[in-house]
Amino acid sequence: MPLRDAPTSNARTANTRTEDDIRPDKGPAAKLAVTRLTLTRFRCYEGARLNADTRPVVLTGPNGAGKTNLLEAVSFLSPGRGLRRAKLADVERIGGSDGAVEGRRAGWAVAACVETPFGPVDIGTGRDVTAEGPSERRLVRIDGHPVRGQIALAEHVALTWLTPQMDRLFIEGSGGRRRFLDRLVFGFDPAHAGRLSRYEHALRERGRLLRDGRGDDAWLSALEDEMATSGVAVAAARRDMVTRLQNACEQAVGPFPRADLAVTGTVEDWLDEQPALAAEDDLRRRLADSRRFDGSGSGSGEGGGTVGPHRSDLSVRHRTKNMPAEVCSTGEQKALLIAIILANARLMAAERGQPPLILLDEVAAHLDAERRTALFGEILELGAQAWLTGTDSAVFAELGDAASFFRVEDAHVTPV
Ligand SMILES: Nc1ncnc2c1ncn2[C@@H]1O[C@H](COP(=O)(O)OP(=O)(O)OP(=O)(O)O)[C@@H](O)[C@H]1O
Repeated sequence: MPLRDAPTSNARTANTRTEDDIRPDKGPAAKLAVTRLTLTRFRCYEGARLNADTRPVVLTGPNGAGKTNLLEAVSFLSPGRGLRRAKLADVERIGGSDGAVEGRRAGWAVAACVETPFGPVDIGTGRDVTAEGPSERRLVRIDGHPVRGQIALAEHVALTWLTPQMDRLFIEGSGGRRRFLDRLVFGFDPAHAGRLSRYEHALRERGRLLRDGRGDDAWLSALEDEMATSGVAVAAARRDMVTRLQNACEQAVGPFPRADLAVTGTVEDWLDEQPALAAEDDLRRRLADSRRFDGSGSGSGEGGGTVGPHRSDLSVRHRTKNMPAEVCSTGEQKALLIAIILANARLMAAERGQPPLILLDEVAAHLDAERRTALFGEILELGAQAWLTGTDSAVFAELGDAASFFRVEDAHVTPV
């Protein structure tokens, strides 16, 4: 669904833009780019400000300087828990001078000015602080207006990232792969974040009622109805994303491997054979039939549901090697992930006119020279604002004036 067709929050009404705002006769659409980033009591930063233009941003400095923390701050411009999946309390600066010491926390904040095709948007987000103290709720403001939840962020910012923790994405449980895929979907279909959140909320609520032995039939049926409608929509959006992403993978040239992608799961299988409404009926029926089993705890984890898109998986194969990603070498797995991220950026550029923001933490240093040049070349060709980190600035030298360089040292950021 096009971005502006889906007013999912008061952010859109507070900040409504029309197709005219990006019409060609006003010149080329602005790139998606963070042009100002301000951190307050965020991780190692008591306060920091970075001004950039729309070029890629290169952050270099020694280990522990605060490079990844800056990327994490940018990642909070999209819905969710950021690239470290941190608790909000853990993000807050420890040992700061402003009362932000253990046991006496004051909240943290990230503010950014983001260039978008609709014009610049000011985004503010941070940990809510109430009279009782800081909470685990993340506040979001868009152009100065508070918005409910974080979903509105997906309407403004499309973001993907690759971090060293994702080296295990293909080896560990399916949750990480689902989240990775969902982030790609948010870029095209911001309403996906809302459907996912409604599905997960209903799943948790149903699991709680079943485990506690409470909840009458009507209550459970209402939750299962929500799970069926939003769950099938989630599965359908993921399936559609993977089909389009596969096409974009086919168009890749260069040294990154071809990836064969599929999204697997019961609901996806139903959607292969029947329309969405019939799949919803099937899911509703299966949920009603499995109440006793799901309530016994045998359904295990994730709300106890035996069936649903919370059990789907993204399957990735290395085409040339004809091998599943999980048995490829660490370097090959990383190359596959880069291939997918670049395919997604190409797809967004083709379909939406602009690629997403791409956060690449310690990626460049691990690539051989050919792949590094290919990665930089594709980022520049796409016009994507990538945020790249590394300890050695020489690795990024070939970017020259095409990128903005910053030195990060002891929680201070200085333009180079
Ligand atoms: N809540 C916090 N309060 C204060 N400091 C923190 C907090 N969380 C993390 N840090 C510190 O922030 C520092 C910078 O971390 P960051 O991951 O950004 O480093 P980096 O520059 O990416 O390093 P590397 O090159 O080793 O990956 C670390 O010393 C870390 O211990």
